[in-house]
Amino acid sequence: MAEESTTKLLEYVQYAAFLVLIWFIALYSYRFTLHPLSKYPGPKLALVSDWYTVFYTLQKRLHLVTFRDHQRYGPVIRHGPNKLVFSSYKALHDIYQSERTNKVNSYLATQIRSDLYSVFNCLDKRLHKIKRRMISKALSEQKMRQFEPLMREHIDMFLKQLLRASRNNEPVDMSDRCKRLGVDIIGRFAFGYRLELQTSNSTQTITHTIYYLHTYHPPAYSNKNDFFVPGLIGASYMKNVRMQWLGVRWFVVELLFPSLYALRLKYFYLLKKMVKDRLAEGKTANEDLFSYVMDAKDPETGTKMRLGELVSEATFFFPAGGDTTATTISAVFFYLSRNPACYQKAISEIRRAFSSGVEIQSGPRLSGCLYLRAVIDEALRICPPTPGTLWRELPVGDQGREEPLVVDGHAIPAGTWVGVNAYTIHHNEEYFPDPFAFKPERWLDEGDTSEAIAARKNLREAFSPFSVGPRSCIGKAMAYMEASLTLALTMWYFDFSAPDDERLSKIGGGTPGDKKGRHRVNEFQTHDKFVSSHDGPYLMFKPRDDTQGDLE
Ligand code: HEM
Repeated sequence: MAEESTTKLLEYVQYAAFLVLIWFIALYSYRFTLHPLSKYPGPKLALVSDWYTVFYTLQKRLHLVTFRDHQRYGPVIRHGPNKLVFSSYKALHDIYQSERTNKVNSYLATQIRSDLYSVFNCLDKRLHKIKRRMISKALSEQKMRQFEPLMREHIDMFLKQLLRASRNNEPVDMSDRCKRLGVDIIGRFAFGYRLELQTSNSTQTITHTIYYLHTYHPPAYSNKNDFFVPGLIGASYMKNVRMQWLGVRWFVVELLFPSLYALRLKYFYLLKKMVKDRLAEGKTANEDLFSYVMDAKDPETGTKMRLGELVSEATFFFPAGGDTTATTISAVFFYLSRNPACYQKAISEIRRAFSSGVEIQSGPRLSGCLYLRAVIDEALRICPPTPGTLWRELPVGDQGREEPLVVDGHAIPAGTWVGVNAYTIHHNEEYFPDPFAFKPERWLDEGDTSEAIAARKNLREAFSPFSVGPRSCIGKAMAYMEASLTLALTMWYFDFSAPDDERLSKIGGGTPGDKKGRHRVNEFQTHDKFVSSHDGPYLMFKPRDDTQGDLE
């Protein structure tokens, strides 16, 4: 009897397996041949399955693979059964500046709870506008000027740490230093909270938890560690994987790493505490972001933001504002230390423009340092801090409308995920000749020949580190201010160079012969987890003799 039922069960299993197999064959054949996107080229696996982009996101190198695929398959590639990536600036503007497109539902992977939205992951356009307007107030130019002295305190601490390292003759890992600076500034800006990441090494505090989850990257050896870097599972890394395909949310990877999961819960608990403490201080205690959002009301419903919503905004701000700016500044250090002519020009400009470190503040003199601005823009181009494809779609409800979504001449069906990959467009030779060379000069060409005018147009239209359109970055002014001040002050007070130690001096760059797209020795290597993680460059700092006193 038992034998009979086992045989029956086996028969059912076989039958079910057969049906599943047929279903997969039918689905994959459809995607391959009859699907509306089947005319677009792309890697075979990507044509039939989202596992293609999930796989390379797990390896944190989807940006490199997207660039490679564009080179193989052309300017429009299919990067998933339902995904198209474009590489032209026409497509960039058609997709991101359209009022009809929206972020895709996989942005919901970044929610901290299913009923809580932040400005970043909010798909409802009305709610998004309210949130964006509120947060933009805290990021206006006038507010940035008010915040500058507080930002300066943190930059001064950054300079002091460089001075300390120079006295000890220690090389400095600039990725680590810049991340600590970036996250400290965001803590102060958002909550008026002094995280003191730059000076603390405590393993007990919120500081450590935030550092571990947001900035941890295994030092120096990370290129070998492309898969699960444990510290990142709690933060942007797994979210980024899920953002490629929301289906991955069923694979609860955190459960494989219970201690990290616990750390992540602790992180939310601490953020909640930070927000509660800030609320208890009252609106006028600090001129920080929270003073703008804590009392703000929805103009239609009159409801205030709930505690959870405030925590949700806070969770987003550390990677959005801290990691991104840190990547830009680290990249500038990397490229200046490897391009002596650019380094000399940048340093001479700053030392000519100012006669003391105290004078260095935002305003016409700093913005008049055009070479510095060109250096920052070139770093943002060659190493975009959010290097991936920011997916958008024409929501399916729009299908009945007469106008299709037209992207660079292609009529795109509603519900198709479309995007332009920042790393790829920034390395498109048509817009940026010699794209892997660090050339700040390309931003300064003022020629009036038709070629020079066309080249300038290309640069302007294709440069999109902050994205474009209604969901583009609202922290751009803050990012430029932080990068310009940090770099100008560092170049005012110090000379810097790569260390003599050959191993250390190579960290941050590519490895000759690497088969995974990291073979360019002079390219700053970023690991894409929506924002970026990276190592190095390691640098030696030497204070200028006559300026040290200011930093004591
Ligand atoms: C170099 C530094 C930065 C870069 C490269 C950068 C880049 C970006 C990009 C590409 C987006 C669009 C994301 C998407 O569409 O999914 C974005 C959005 C955003 N960024 Fe930044 N960002 C930087 C710094 C900052 C800073 C300093 C802040 C604030 C303190 C900030 C706040 C935001 C906010 C609030 C959004 C969401 C806007 C919206 O959805 O309406 N960013 N950023």
